[in-house]
Amino acid sequence: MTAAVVERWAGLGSAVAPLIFLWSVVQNYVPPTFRLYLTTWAAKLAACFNPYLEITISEYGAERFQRSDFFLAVEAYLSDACARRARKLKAELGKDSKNLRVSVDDHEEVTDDFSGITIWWYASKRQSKANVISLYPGGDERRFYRLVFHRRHRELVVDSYLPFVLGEGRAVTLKNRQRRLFTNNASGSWNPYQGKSVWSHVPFEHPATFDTLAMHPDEKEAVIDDLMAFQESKEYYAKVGKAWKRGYLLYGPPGTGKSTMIAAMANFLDYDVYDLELTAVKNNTELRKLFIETTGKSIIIIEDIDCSVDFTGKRRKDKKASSDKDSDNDDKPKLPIEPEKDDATKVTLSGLLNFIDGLWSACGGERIIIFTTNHKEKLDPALIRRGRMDKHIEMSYCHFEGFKVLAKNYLDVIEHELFGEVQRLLEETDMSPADVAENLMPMSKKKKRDPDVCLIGLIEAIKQTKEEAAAAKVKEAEVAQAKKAKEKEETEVKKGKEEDQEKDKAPEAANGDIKQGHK
Ligand SMILES: Nc1ncnc2c1ncn2[C@@H]1O[C@H](COP(=O)(O)OP(=O)(O)OP(=O)(O)O)[C@@H](O)[C@H]1O
Ligand SMILES: [Mg+2]
Repeated sequence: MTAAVVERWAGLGSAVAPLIFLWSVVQNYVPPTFRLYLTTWAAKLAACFNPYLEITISEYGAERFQRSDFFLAVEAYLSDACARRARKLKAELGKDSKNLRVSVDDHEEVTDDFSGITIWWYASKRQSKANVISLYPGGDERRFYRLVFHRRHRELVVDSYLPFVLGEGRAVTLKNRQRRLFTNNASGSWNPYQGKSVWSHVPFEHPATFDTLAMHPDEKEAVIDDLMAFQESKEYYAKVGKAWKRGYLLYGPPGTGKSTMIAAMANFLDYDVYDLELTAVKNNTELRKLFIETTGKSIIIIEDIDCSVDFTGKRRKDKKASSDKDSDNDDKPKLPIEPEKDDATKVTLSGLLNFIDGLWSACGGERIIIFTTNHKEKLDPALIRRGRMDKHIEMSYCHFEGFKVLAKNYLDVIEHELFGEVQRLLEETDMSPADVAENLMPMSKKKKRDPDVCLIGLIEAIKQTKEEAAAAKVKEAEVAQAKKAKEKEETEVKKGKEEDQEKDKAPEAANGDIKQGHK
């Protein structure tokens, strides 16, 4: 035993020997029923002499299939704060097989100091005595941590030390965790008893950051400010009575960096990402269940919200008469506004609105919800009104500021004589950052990231895009003109026909007059 244990028991002195003697007498000579009675009283008697108290934190608490949050926090805290003082440590690979986790080994004791008092921690496990098949993930072994402290520190330990350990442990877990990218499973496969959750995940490893994102510096700064303010506003949200969540709408043409921006946000905030595939969700109940199963400190994204084509398409086929007309009209909101007869099998717009800011949306807190779209104008205004989608961010075609970020990232170039021409061309041409980036990254051994070659290639590509756009514009104008001419021709033909009909009617009317005259 360690010196700490000797120190702890030193206070008991000679009281221990008679107790041991008494215990052996009880074991050997007293009948079992009476022994139980005596044991209870002996424990009470011992407690009078023993000035030390114990608190046990078990691995599995009331939530039988989930490891207790407190246990995990203690484990993290001890590994971080005290493990180095232990003589027996154990090292394991984390779940992602990258991080090495060093923690206190079983049956080992470590000490901790807090506000001038000493606390002894003891890690151990006990075997379940029951002769039953265990449903616990760890078989019938139950691990636990036990802390021992002098009873005069009871209040300090319970009111201050344990909350401190919980807070520190959670912070350490958060710092060391591998962030995850989740996607929703088809509801047919949900089965918590077989470990099939509503979400499945992979490690989130997207390298995008705000530094690598091509965007106007002021706009980028505004987004970063907004995110920081959100992260630090837990109390403020509580004070004004709002759920601690924020909605962003990212809109713009393809390849302008909407998905990249989400990855940069997740990396900046250190959040998990839940990528919600709406077409795999059968109804509003499933949608709610998915939301409940997300954790705090996460970004929930629905990409291309205007393109939930499959299931809206199906819906429109169901709604025969009116849908035939509507199906060609892409400007209509895609999600149904009114519940329908077979609503139990559909996600409706109201279900989605509830998902974003219904009562359920407040559980957990610290969530960001992001929609992306190429066509903001196609979305139902109710879906994107401020308060639901608090901030609308336009991701635009590449401008010179954005290009400079890409040139720095891809070519390590901050200044170049060709920049002037690139700037002039970009001001006159709509080219997405994705296309610009593609030209700055020629995957050929010969050109191997030579800035001159890349920039010349880029200038050619912008010129070509410009010419194509101009040609498309000319063609568009020609089509419009032809349409106009055709309309004019049709109007003239119609007018001619009407005049002819008028002429045909005139003699008849004249004849009528004559006839009348004869009368
Ligand atoms: N603003 C940007 N900054 C840096 N890289 C960008 C930017 N925009 C696009 N890219 C590059 O182009 C690729 C495609 O971008 P991304 O997927 O983010 O576009 P998107 O706007 O989400 O397109 P879509 O509307 O088709 O989903 C990215 O992998 C990234 O390398
Ligand atoms: Mg995208």
